[in-house]
Amino acid sequence: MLTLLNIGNTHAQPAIWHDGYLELLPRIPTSELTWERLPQEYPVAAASVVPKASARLAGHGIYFLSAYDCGGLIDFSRVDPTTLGADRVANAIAAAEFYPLPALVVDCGTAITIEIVDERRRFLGGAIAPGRRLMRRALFEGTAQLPEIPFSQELPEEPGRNTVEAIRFGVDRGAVGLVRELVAASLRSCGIVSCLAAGGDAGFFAAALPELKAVESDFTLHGIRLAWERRRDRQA
Ligand SMILES: Nc1ncnc2c1ncn2[C@@H]1O[C@H](COP(=O)(O)OP(=O)(O)OP(=O)(O)O)[C@@H](O)[C@H]1O
Ligand SMILES: CC(C)(CO)[C@@H](O)C(=O)NCCC(=O)O
Ligand SMILES: [K+]
Repeated sequence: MLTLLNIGNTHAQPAIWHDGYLELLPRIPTSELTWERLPQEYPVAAASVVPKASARLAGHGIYFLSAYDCGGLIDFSRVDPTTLGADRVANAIAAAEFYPLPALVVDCGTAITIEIVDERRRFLGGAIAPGRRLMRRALFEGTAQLPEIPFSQELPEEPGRNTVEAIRFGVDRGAVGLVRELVAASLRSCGIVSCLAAGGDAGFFAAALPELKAVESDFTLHGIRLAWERRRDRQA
């Protein structure tokens, strides 16, 4: 048994690996994440992209995934691994484990990222862009007159006739265009056979883009689990 933890910029997703099936636990706002809020009985393997949250969990023997100890699972020699996000490393591992390669993962959370893994399990690179909430917030915080608009899962069809509609068309349709262009450019760079969408907003993008297939919500957590298992087996 193992506790898994994906610490993102907004939410932390805990789960328990019951040696065969994965049980998702309720998400915790990352700002509220403490050791006491996690199951205490099993070892913990985490991917964190929030150093302050990792620091709050220090001293409990948690395994924090990084590109450095995942070299046996993914070859990072083509990229600079020093600042690569642990969630992106976990996505690459999960893609290589569960899908035919070459594969591309679009992770749709606070940020939208792309991770590309070729048929020799080499990490080729990717992309980082703001997610839909950050785009909404940037307009709200960077202007005097624009409101922060609520979420919709529907792709807006027509140019907006008022401010809210115009933001929705600009941000939601724009985000789909952004992802479509990044995916198209990546497809040209190598012969991708698996084109996957992960993260909380995967459904929105996969519904709008036929080339994208949404994966299960435990996808990134499995990448963390595989990294932990490999390290355990190496140490045995
Ligand atoms: N109803 C909604 N409420 C909040 N966010 C939504 C909603 N619908 C879509 N989104 C988008 O989906 C994203 C949610 O993704 P996800 O659950 O993977 O993670 P997150 O908590 O934003 O990110 P992270 O993993 O970085 O903490 C939000 O950032 C936002 O852009
Ligand atoms: C891009 C995010 C914020 C996505 O969660 C995270 O993976 C991160 O902080 N990455 C560091 C930079 C990089 O991956 O190249
Ligand atoms: K994420």
